[in-house]
Amino acid sequence: MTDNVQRNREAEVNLLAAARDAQWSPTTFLGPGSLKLVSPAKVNLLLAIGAARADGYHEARTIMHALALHDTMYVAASPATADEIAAAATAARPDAAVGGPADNLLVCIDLSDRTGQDLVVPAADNLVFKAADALARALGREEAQRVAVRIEKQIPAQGGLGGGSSNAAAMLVALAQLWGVSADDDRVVAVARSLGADVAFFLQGGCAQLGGTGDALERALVPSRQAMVLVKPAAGVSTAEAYRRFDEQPTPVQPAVLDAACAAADAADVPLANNLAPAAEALLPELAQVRAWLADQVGAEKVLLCGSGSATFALVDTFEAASALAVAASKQGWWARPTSLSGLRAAIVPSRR
Ligand SMILES: C[C@@](CO)(OP(=O)(O)O)[C@H](O)COP(=O)(O)OP(=O)(O)OC[C@H]1O[C@@H](n2ccc(N)nc2=O)[C@H](O)[C@@H]1O
Ligand SMILES: Nc1ncnc2c1ncn2[C@@H]1O[C@H](COP(=O)(O)OP(=O)(O)O)[C@@H](O)[C@H]1O
Repeated sequence: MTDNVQRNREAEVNLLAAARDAQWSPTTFLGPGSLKLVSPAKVNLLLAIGAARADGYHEARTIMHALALHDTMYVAASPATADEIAAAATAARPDAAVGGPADNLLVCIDLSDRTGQDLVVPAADNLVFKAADALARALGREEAQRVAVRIEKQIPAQGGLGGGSSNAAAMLVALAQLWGVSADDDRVVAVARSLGADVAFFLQGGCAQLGGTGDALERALVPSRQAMVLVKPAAGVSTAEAYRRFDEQPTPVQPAVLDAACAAADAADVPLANNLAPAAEALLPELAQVRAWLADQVGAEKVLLCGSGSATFALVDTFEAASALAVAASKQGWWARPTSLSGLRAAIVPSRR
């Protein structure tokens, strides 16, 4: 095949994908009765990493706050045959993975990235699949089923915004509903905690303080609605690498700041701090540039790295001010979005029918 023919074939495929994406609707592609879910991003108003434990994880005290920025997900379940599941397993499709206690669960994932990153995650690596597999095992569900999932991403990956963890929590909420268990069921919460430190937070949402490794809910705070701008350079930061770098020079959050944060009843009273930020800046020096640029902007005094990065947020007075800053940050070549703190959690959007 000549290069031109190859290029034309790829363009055809891309055009088909683009046309499909533009025309996508839950009823046409998933059938009637699919669940629609909101899957919000988070920021850490406080991130106080402590010592590394024997299992490699670190003690972490954190105050997380949900954002209005969110991914949208659709989930539908239907009966499957053992043959259909076995055929999907042997075909090794990148958009499908088989799990469950008796290899009985076929999960098909359609990921549409609207952040400009063109994120590609093989279904077997997607946290949404891992959530379905782990919950089916925890509940001992051996029924042959096909679960189709559509993820429309507005939250950039590797931003420290918890997008993957939030998607996993939304999947748990959807499956809890479809499989007839409460989303508060201890088994659902245990699965959430086993999937990643941030996942349990998204079941609760709003603003919450967490301890342990950052996975154990300690208390809820009154959420805020304050506007903010998010700014992220193209490169991401690996969470595991940021923790490794932190260990080279672990510096605790000042005790007075930690005490004030732990005493705050309202999100608005939490002093901002993140002792993982120096490690992330060492891994990606552009983060220091983003921080300095934001701190220089009028009205953006409170600036902090989101978790392990690579997004940074600045609190501002109004959504209009956040929008203006997002436009200015985009001109620097960075991804930027105006948004606000919110009381959202991973949840089913009630249907209007
Ligand atoms: C830093 C934080 C702040 O909220 O999140 P992000 O900024 O990545 O979203 C969290 O601590 C991340 O939580 P999460 O993203 O769920 O991390 P996990 O998947 O559980 O862990 C990824 C890797 O980070 C390291 N890790 C994570 C949490 C922790 N308390 N100690 C660690 O050492 C481990 O090396 C682990 O293998
Ligand atoms: N549903 C998902 N959405 C985004 N990323 C996912 C998902 N499932 C697995 N991942 C993987 O997790 C990585 C980190 O994603 P994300 O949770 O967005 O970042 P962060 O830990 O910085 O908050 C991605 O680069 C991707 O490889």
